[in-house]
Amino acid sequence: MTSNFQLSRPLKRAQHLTGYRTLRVAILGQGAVGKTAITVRFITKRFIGEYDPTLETIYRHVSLVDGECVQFEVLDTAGQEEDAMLIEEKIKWAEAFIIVYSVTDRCSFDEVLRLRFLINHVHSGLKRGHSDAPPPVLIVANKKDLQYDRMVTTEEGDGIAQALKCPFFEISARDSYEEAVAVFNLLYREMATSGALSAFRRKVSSKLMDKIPRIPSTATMSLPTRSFSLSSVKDFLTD
Ligand SMILES: Nc1nc2c(ncn2[C@@H]2O[C@H](COP(=O)(O)OP(=O)(O)OP(=O)(O)O)[C@@H](O)[C@H]2O)c(=O)[nH]1
Repeated sequence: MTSNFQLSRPLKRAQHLTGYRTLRVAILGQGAVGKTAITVRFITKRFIGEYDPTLETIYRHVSLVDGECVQFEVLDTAGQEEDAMLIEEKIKWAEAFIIVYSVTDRCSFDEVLRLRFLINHVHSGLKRGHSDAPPPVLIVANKKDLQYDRMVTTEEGDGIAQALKCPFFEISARDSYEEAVAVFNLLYREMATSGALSAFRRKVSSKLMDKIPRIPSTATMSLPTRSFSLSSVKDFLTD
């Protein structure tokens, strides 16, 4: 944050009244469906056009949702997850989930069901304090801009989401920043309305999770093929 940078009134008030709530989100799905693109779109407003298989990262990003300052910790998982134990540990760490598939890739759509059941299975075994509210799970169909390559219809996506009782979004990380924001905002609202916000503040100590690099929201990040600046609060205020 620069020194001449003024906080807007609503943001000041929200910080004063509530401080930051932190929400740990895991974004899951097969390789190349757009998990990193959606996460980076949400945090920086920019779209990453090139593909570079993800090395897992936890992004921290502060955003204003319904007048409340929320710090999202977003675990961008690697699509080519090798080890079932590793994925389970990541699922234990998270309090809320986004399962992404690409409308151009039917295999990634078929994977949604497996991931949804895995989340259920792992979280049903966790102690969650005084509420048994299950963790919110959103299903996101990405790449809707690629109409000519489409293999999964909107109705199919909607159908599986209804069957699994999950909110559903069809988006294009390429075309829309607002759609990426809407996904994260709804996740937070689902968490708040389910009563899971207070119940879920489990402490997670895990050697595996400690090893995953964390990117603070105001850091400037430069990866071998991707380079972008993370300055989320400033981004929010310049809207
Ligand atoms: N046309 C289009 N391309 C997209 C969209 N979202 C992502 N992509 C592209 O799809 C490719 C894969 O995107 P990533 O965000 O790296 O996918 P990922 O799911 O993180 O992949 P892994 O790291 O392997 O798990 C990249 O070339 C992106 O530019 C979209 O909405 N539309």
